[in-house]
Amino acid sequence: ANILEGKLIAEGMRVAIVASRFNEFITNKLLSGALDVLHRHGVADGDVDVAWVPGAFEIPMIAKKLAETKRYDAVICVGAVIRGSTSHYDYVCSEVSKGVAQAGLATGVPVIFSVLTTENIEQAIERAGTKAGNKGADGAMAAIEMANLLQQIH
Ligand SMILES: O=c1[nH]c(NC[C@H](O)[C@H](O)[C@H](O)CO)c([N+](=O)[O-])c(=O)[nH]1
Repeated sequence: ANILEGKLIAEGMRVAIVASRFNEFITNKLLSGALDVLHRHGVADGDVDVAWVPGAFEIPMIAKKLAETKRYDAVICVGAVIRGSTSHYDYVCSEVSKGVAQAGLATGVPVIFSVLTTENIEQAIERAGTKAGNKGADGAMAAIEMANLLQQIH
């Protein structure tokens, strides 16, 4: 069978990252994790655009707008929704995840979901560059793989 799978080759890729400012202590770590992976896989610094939004709820709109420009091979969304401080946690989480998925499907551009949805700050810290890794870095890897896979399909 012919196997189609993305290689982790990122030279020449253009990437947008949408980062939410709410819980910036966490989201900044996710952003730097993503930037580190992109740069170490050969993405030029000038080929990465970072858009800041107020909170995770605003991520989908900007992610879709950036994807619609067709200027990027992938859009990575980083944020942190923490139940401890969110009365409407479930609503924010479901709207953000649905919105990010829709942005990708509507545009055909990989829109990567690296938004932490955790019960508490400790869990968020674990996933932002400590013992559970860095979800921003993981998202950058997924972005590289998806962009490369799509190049094989188009
Ligand atoms: O990104 C987040 N936004 C949060 N709220 C703001 C929301 O994303 C919007 O910015 C706001 O509702 C204005 O639209 C959060 N809490 O409410 O706790 C949160 O934990 N994370």
